[in-house]
Amino acid sequence: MAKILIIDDEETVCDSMALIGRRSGHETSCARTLAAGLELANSEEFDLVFLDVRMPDGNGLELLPRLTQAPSRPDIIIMTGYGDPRGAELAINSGAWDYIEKGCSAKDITLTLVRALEYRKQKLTLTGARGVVALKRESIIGNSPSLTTCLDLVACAAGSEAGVLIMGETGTGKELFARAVHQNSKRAEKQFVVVDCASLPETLVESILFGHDKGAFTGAERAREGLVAEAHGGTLFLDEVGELPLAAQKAFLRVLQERRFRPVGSPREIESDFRLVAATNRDLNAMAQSGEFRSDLLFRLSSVVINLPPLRERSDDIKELARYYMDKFCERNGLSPKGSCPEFMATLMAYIWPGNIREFINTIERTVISAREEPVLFAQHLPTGIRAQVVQSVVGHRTMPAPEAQYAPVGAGGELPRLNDFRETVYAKAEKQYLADLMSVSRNDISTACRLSGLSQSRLYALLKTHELHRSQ
Ligand SMILES: Nc1ncnc2c1ncn2[C@@H]1O[C@H](COP(=O)(O)OP(=O)(O)OP(=O)(O)O)[C@@H](O)[C@H]1O
Repeated sequence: MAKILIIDDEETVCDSMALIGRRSGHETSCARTLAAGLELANSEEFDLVFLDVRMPDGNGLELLPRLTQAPSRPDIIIMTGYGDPRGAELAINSGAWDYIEKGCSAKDITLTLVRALEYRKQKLTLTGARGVVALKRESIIGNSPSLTTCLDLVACAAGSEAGVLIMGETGTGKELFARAVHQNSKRAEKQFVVVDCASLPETLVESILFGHDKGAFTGAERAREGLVAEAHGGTLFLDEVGELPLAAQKAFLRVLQERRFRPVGSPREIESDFRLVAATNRDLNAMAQSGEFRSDLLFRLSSVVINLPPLRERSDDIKELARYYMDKFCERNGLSPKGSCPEFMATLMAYIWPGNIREFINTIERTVISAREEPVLFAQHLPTGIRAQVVQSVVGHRTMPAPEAQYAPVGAGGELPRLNDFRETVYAKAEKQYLADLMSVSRNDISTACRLSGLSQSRLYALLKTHELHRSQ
């Protein structure tokens, strides 16, 4: 008997779904709001959750990542509005197991329920326990719901031989996750071989991947084993797989199907038993549609797909990441461990991190080194570019008049002011705006404002007075 939770604000839906669940021999509970649903999911061990999208206290899809992280890691079936293909697509992309349309027949609901429970049984048998197997995380830091969902997929993928495709922006940890799949698999004792598809010279792709015999081409003075053979028994990681030339894609597809290949210039075929993990920051589906990537290869690569979130979407992890890397770089540079002030963390959390964790790590390293023996890191220790962007984004969120309207040089009567007068007015307005924003960002705290702006206290007070700004403005 499974335990099923139904989250829907309509009493009739709850009752009929509960009836279907009970008729199939399961125990059911209902919650009429998202908050109540989450509370129940966190206090009891549910196997399956039927979740309505439109709820009085929010959108069900937004709750989905937190629900999947409830102690029993339930599988979720979304209930979408009738004939809403967009809702169905969103549901699946958000990590739901399946979706049903509201108002579909009891038979269809029962079928979805049976399939979901069968899948769950299989998953739990594979992992050997309720929820995730103890995962060797390597040095993967963070516990945000979106990162934990990715770790769950690593655990599932590691227990199978399926091809894994890891997608994500640059610096999100694709290689780190690929290594985690390998380290947690039964191939962990063997090689993890990295192929950087972006740097393969087109003329040498085949020989680098499949090796070559002595004399196979000019310059091939001795036979060389290719990367595919090197990965025998282990894992082959195709990094930046979207850059693999079409000819190499074709050759690779054959290797994947037959697990055999012929080194360049060799009469013999070689066998290699490897597990494939690939990564990309490109949209392979779009590339397959435009003919730039083979769809049959894409199909083989993507039995399990892990979508790594960009750092800006999991700012919950920033404190832990900062702590980890601050300690690491202090130790590496022979410095005592450092503390940090709240504005330091607030600035790290407000920045958008276009280079993701790689940029984050470099920033922490630079900051730790530049602070030398200072025991506490302040926002001012961070690179100016980062602080400026954070201040700008706060300012950008306000509704400001367009600059030309604000500083129009032509007066109402059509006359132009003298350039120096105009410049002074614009300068004074800009300075006043900056100071107002500075005080807002630093929450009227003078020492924070001084650190952010680089102004001395006396200069800041003088400027605030000149512009008749008070600390509360
Ligand atoms: N969750 C994480 N916790 C700690 N460190 C991480 C995490 N994710 C990534 N890193 C670190 O960030 C750096 C970049 O990670 P990685 O090289 O795996 O990213 P990538 O997505 O493969 O980048 P690219 O697309 O540029 O190849 C590495 O030093 C890695 O150890």
